[in-house]
Amino acid sequence: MTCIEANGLTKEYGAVRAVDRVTFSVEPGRVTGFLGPNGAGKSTAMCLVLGLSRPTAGTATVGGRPFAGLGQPLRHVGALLDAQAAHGSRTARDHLLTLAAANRIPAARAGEALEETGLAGVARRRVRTFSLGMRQRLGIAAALLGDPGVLMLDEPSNGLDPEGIIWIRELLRRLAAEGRTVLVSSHLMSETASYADHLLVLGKGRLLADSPMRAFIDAHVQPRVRLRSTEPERLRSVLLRAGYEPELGEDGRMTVPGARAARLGPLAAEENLPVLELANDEATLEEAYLALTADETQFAAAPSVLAQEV
Ligand SMILES: Nc1ncnc2c1ncn2[C@@H]1O[C@H](COP(=O)(O)OP(=O)(O)OP(=O)(O)O)[C@@H](O)[C@H]1O
Repeated sequence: MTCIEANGLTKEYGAVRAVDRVTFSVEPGRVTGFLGPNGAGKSTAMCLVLGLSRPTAGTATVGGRPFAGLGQPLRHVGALLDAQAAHGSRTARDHLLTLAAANRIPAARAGEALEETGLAGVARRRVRTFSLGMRQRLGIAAALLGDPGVLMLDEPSNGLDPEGIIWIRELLRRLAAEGRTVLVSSHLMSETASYADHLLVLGKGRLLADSPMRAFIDAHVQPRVRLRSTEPERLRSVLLRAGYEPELGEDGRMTVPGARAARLGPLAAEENLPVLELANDEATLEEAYLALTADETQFAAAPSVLAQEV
């Protein structure tokens, strides 16, 4: 079992504490989404795990050892940090062959990684001619090259077309199902919701959440029910009497915070109230994330002058 572990991990850049006493464990067999506003410290934390910068305090380990202590690190940890990292004058194939040679990875893996990332057809093209999405795929190919047990990917969907986004989602799920440890940072909430089982959320360098995805959503957004009746006023009084605070909309529609459909259906039936629509309104990861990070966003836009005047 190869875990990524951070213990009291801290990184200061002058007066800025980019990562602030963070402790977590990223477990194998699941995809862990790494979330946080711009400047929250996600990339810095990943760089610390990869030994690319030295912590001010605390430790980061992979499989119980610091990254620098892993022989042939690409065989243990595959990382995508900066899709522009490949040398522009090399072909995609040569880029991977060079990495393979440096890490004692069989050369045949280069072809396999190109196949796996959909780049086999452009393997002999120079990287400088690649689009952002193609570079991103090449960065993922480099991460997969050593068949590592641990993958750390910073914004892997960046620049990918819709088909590429579906591909990365399936790839991440498969890598986790194979028992690998997969940590993926993203700003795309619906994307993260589609592949992550677990979440780590950073805000201003601190760990704000370390939780299974469903529990995270449930902890931050109240459940609610959407319903519609031909007699909204009567239904409203019934719900008020039952202790709910329904919010009336148009056409007899209403939203009931803190309710579940399984409870409201029988309540309406007892009163012989005709119900045209009744559904649990499932909270999204985006809502939960925004509720949690509202105070942690360093670069929130100032309210517009117009908004202040209204
Ligand atoms: N090399 C550096 N020198 C000085 N400050 C840095 C350096 N690298 C990062 N920082 C600062 O550390 C903080 C965390 O930055 P980091 O890039 O880790 O955030 P992030 O969560 O990855 O953000 P984003 O989502 O925008 O990529 C920021 O305030 C940033 O300005």
